[in-house]
Amino acid sequence: MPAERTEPPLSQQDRLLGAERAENFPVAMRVLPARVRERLHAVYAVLRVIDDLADEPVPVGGSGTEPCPGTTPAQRLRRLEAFRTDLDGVWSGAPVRAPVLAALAPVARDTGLTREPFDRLLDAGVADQRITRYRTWDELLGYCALSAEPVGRIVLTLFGVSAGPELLRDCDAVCTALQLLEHCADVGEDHRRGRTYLPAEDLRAFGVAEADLDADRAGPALRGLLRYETARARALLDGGAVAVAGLRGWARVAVAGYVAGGRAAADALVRADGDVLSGDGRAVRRRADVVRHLPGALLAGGSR
Ligand SMILES: CC(C)=CCC/C(C)=C/CC/C(C)=C/COP(=O)(O)OP(=O)(O)O
Repeated sequence: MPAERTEPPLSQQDRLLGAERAENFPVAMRVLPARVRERLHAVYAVLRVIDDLADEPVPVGGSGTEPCPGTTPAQRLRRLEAFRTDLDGVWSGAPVRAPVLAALAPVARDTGLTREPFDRLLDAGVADQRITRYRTWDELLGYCALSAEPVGRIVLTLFGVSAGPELLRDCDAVCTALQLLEHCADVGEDHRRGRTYLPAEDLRAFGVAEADLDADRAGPALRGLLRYETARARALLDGGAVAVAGLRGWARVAVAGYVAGGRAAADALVRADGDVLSGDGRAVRRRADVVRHLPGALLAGGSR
């Protein structure tokens, strides 16, 4: 019998390199002052660990839960809860196991970050083990309140912004839109992990069967659905983009960067005409599009 192959743990470096290319959070990093960037990096490393604890079958480096694999939902739940317990130390001063939490502690102390948004992100990871389908758009928005909105709250705190209800609402809309656009781009990958975030009511309305998500190319029904979901997420993003007007200084630059990144992600989906399954890179956000959208996002009005 061949020896069982063990996957190497996912290192923090692997994750940061992979994610810098593809994902939302690092979009605005480059231009920010070093101190702000360091804080964002510390938080981002924790967010990536939480994502990976919920998703990855292999042990997650930097999480303090190694060598625990995440092959089954029960294992992933255990390591999410172990990480939640470890999180206590960031605020109590007790020693933490996870290097990413050791790095978070001084940032939390200096900026006044609370643990509440991190708990919500862990709750999203827990939901991912228990809920693999969403019936309606409203149910999906409930998931985004756990998985996306807390990221915005953390970012605002890092920049020292004390936001009123309107700004919070607009930032929540931006974060939710970014998450929904990510769901559109990742339909195939999520399906391979056993999850479908596109609401079942929409799959039905567009005549998309679950099996269509396994195909090598998106068929006409799935393309139609993705055009619809992209437009809906984009409208939410455009509505929330007014948040930029309520911000000053580097916070304004960063959030404009996230908005521009979201618009570029929507462009990529439109360019691919909803064919997110073929893997030929057409649905990947282009840096040139992010740059093109930045001035409009900074002025908090322009959407193109
Ligand atoms: C103040 C303000 C509006 C800040 C914006 C903060 C921000 C970048 C929110 C993104 C929300 C989110 C979890 C998106 C998924 O992206 P992902 O790339 O992590 O995707 P994944 O979960 O599929 O890996």
